[in-house]
Amino acid sequence: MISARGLRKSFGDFEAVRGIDVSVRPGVAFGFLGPNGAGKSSTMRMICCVSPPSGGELRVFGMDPAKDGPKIKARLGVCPQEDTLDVELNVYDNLYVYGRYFGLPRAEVKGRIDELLDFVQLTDKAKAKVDDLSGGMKRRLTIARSLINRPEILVLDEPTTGLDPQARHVIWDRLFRLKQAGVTLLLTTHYMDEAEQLCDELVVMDQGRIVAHGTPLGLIQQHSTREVAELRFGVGEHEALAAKVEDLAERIEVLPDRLLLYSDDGEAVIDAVHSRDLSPVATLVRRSSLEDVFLHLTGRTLVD
Ligand SMILES: Nc1ncnc2c1ncn2[C@@H]1O[C@H](COP(=O)(O)OP(=O)(O)OP(=O)(O)O)[C@@H](O)[C@H]1O
Repeated sequence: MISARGLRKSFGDFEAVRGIDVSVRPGVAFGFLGPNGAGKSSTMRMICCVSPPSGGELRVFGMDPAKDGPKIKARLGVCPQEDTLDVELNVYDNLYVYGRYFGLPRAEVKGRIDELLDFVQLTDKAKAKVDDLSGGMKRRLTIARSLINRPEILVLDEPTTGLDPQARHVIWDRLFRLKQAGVTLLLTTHYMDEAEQLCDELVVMDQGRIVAHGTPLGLIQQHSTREVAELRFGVGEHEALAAKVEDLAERIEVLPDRLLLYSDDGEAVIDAVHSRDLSPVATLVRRSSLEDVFLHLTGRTLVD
């Protein structure tokens, strides 16, 4: 569906995307995970034919965005990061205008809108003003709008940023259904739980480069241990205490507010810490996550 080789994007002297290779197969949910400024949106904008590449090769549906932008766009759905709904129009009319813009006949667009409102659970809000919708409803309406032309690929830039946990789960559920219906999903996120929940395959991006590629579980297995023991000591003590516990784990990360000790048996690590008469303020054992993968690969956390 999408293939990029050595894809680059520069803004003046600044290289936002520094030669990435990506290949997206039909029907997968493919994620770009990375912190703000990693180059995810710049990559999406090239794929969506709104920003020309500065170098490398890009094909979408086998076509070149520089030559066949309109043909590609007709088969894509785009759900941008920023809210671009028309606040002058109600929910129904936002979809109607978009459907007509895509050239759908009047009779067809009405049926399609009913279908989409039902899909995003906004049928009872059809006449509501956009301003009266919650953040989650607005995002669902944007997703409905992006589906009006029955796209083969749906591109979602940070689909749940700024939403509360319940609203995020509703969106994940809808996206999961789209995936089941065979739509290829391409999404950017800086939420590791979102990447773990939704993506079959993902690339981890940092500073314009791809630093890892695989399935969520595969990346965790490859780049982390099974468990992580988190230790919190007093403010400012972590650096000094790291030297006293680092031999207890396969790997250690020192964060300003905690130590992360990587091993396959977190409880055993905590027991060993206590047996050394060190008294953490709090301890926690958890499974390794994509956040740990990112920290291992870049030395930084995904949190803004
Ligand atoms: N039009 C532009 N002009 C100059 N610099 C830009 C432009 N667009 C993006 N950048 C820069 O390119 C880098 C990558 O930005 P991009 O938006 O692609 O990152 P991102 O991973 O999507 O992050 P975010 O989640 O914040 O959107 C950033 O440093 C950004 O400031």
